[in-house]
Amino acid sequence: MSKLFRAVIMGPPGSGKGTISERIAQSFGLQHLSSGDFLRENIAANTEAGVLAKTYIEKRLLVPDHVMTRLLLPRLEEMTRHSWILDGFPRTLAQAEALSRACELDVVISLNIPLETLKERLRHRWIHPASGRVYNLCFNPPRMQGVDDISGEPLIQHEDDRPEALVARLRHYKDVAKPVIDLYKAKNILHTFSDTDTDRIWPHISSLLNTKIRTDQSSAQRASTN
Ligand SMILES: Nc1nc2c(ncn2[C@@H]2O[C@H](COP(=O)(O)OP(=O)(O)O)[C@@H](O)[C@H]2O)c(=O)[nH]1
Ligand SMILES: Nc1ncnc2c1ncn2[C@@H]1O[C@H](COP(=O)(O)OP(=O)(O)O)[C@@H](O)[C@H]1O
Repeated sequence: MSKLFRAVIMGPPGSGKGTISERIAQSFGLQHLSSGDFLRENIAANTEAGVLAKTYIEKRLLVPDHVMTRLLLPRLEEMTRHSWILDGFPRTLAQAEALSRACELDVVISLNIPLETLKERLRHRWIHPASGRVYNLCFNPPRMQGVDDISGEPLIQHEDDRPEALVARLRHYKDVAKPVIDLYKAKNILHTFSDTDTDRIWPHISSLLNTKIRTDQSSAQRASTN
């Protein structure tokens, strides 16, 4: 049996975590787990944690660590037979430490995108709030302007995707993410990618994963034949 592969993708809002995770899921067969999507599912299903999380998300605050770990870790435990890429978790050092106790990561991808690029992308980001589907008027526009492709419902823009709010959000992201990045750097599993375009970053991520996943699988095979 091939070895399971565990990856995390980190980066500020608008850095392309969702977009790149989807490509990884399609190209490498990893399950894409997004903390934001998972929270939205819990909110829609009115679970206890969902109701609690909603109060924070509405105020544009991070959901407390104990709520996040109580939600996410059991979900990961259900995935013991799958390879996955985790997007949006961990966001804080406490979450990263809880994740380390639950499983061993193979790779952490960190996206380092210039501020001006993030501002520009988020200015053009439109979302379908019920599903979390994300569009960009330049990069992946909806088929009909202002309307979700699947449901036909209207798209909205987040107040905090406005350039003025973004600078504060990014500063907050950096403060909270720094110790997490340092932790993964110290573990030697951090890979940082810097560019303005997802399409230019993608070939590097793809070749990294090709190397890691192939190497791991062939050493697992060697171990099983010895
Ligand atoms: N113009 C442009 N937009 C991009 C690129 N990559 C992603 N996007 C868009 O930028 C926005 C943020 O990307 P997303 O994957 O949601 O980022 P996340 O917040 O890190 O998950 C979305 O509207 C994407 O469609 C890119 O290379 N160029
Ligand atoms: N790991 C996490 N820790 C705390 N809060 C989280 C986490 N992941 C998601 N959230 C909450 O859910 C919201 C939506 O998450 P997400 O879809 O990743 O959007 P964004 O990248 O724009 O913050 C966040 O703004 C935050 O309130």
